[in-house]
Amino acid sequence: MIIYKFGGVSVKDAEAIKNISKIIGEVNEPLTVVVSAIDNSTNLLEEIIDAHYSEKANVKLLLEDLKQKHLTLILDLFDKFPKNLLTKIQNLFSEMEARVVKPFSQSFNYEYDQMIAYGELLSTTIVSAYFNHIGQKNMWVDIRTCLDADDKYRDANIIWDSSEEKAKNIFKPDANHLFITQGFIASDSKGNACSLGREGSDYTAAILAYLLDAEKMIIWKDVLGVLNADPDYFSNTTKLDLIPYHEAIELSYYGASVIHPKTIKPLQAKEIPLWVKSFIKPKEEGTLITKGDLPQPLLPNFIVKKQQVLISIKSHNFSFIGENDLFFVFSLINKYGVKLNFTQNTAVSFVFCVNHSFRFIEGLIDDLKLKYDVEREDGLELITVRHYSPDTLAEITENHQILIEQKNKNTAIFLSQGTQEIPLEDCCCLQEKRQ
Ligand SMILES: Nc1ncnc2c1ncn2[C@@H]1O[C@H](COP(=O)(O)OP(=O)(O)O)[C@@H](O)[C@H]1O
Ligand SMILES: N[C@@H](CC(=O)OP(=O)(O)O)C(=O)O
Repeated sequence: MIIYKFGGVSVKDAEAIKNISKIIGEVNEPLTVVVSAIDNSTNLLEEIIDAHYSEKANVKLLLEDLKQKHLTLILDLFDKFPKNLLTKIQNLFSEMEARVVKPFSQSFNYEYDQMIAYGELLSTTIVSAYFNHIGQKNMWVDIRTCLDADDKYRDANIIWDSSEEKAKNIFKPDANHLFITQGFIASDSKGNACSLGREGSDYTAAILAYLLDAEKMIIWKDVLGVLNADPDYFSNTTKLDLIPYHEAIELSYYGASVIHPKTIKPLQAKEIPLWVKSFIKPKEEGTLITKGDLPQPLLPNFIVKKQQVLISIKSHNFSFIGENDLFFVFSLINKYGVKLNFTQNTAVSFVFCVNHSFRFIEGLIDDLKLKYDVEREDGLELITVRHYSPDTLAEITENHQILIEQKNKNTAIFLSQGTQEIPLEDCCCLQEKRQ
């Protein structure tokens, strides 16, 4: 079995879906294709959920936008009106419409997951119908019937044993050679939807690769492979041809958003090779992530995380921030489900960074204020450099106002004020782009 994963950009319009059909048309082996929601529709679903939660009047308009986006895609894809498909899509929208007229009956995160799942259900329904229509016979799999997870909504953990049994029964290569299924979602203990965390479809593909003992996995992106920096922020980037698992896990952990951080572990456990390839230039070799050592000479890698919020806590009365304090702070961090991007502590302070988009910042700060002096600073960026040299660091930090820095043998992290207007000139092989 081979596993392919296509993200939101690769299914963004009719042309993009036709392009995918060419890529899968080249495969003569059993293939499972994991597909994300069409470009930006998960963001739109988040707006719908927020509008529903805050009882805003525009919820129905937003839902109508989402519907039009999908109907336009269908009309662009099919030459003849596909009645069966339209009925399926109408049914999915009727379910969503029924949800937004009722108040939340359970926790925000639970309700979020029930709604967010429709993005992938819609996209895969359309992609599967189109492939069948053009003769690429496939089986649409509702991944909720296969992947069991716990009830940690929005960041659910897979239950590996029961999922393995189901996956092996459903994705039987002899039953069907092409399977189309959803990334990002799974089933909770009662069979309702849960999600694996934003951008989690890469992880779904890796889970299936592991459960089905796949021969290889390919994630198809709009870049030539993993580059030594995000091309949205830097020009003159270089493609990395080969990355060992242990390095890939570090890069994604520090925020190289081309691969979801949880993707590597299941693949590494069974030594399944992962290719990151371009759906625009599918014949190009891409990046291979596999076991082995880092190729020499080491190339510096740059990772930028924008829109960071620094939260600084200080004890009253100059007393130490000790183990009890850290225990208290981390309990709150755990309670709010905070993803920490950076931490540092001194004798009387503890600071940490979270993404600006984290919705419970205010609640967390209010709870911290019960015990500490708390300050918040917005609009910061975290710059991580792997395999740095003194010259690289001097150049990358030159036009930034650095607030905090941390270094170990391989990695330097800088927390800086938002990007300055002056781009870095000739920074090693890179140039930072103007925002
Ligand atoms: N080191 C990197 N190498 C390549 N792309 C990167 C890197 N860091 C960030 N990116 C960004 O990742 C994007 C592709 O990932 P993503 O948008 O998550 O794809 P998808 O939604 O299709 O899964 C690229 O367009 C690029 O802007
Ligand atoms: N649709 C989900 C899951 C995902 O992985 O999407 P993408 O592959 O487009 O990053 C999200 O946007 O979070």
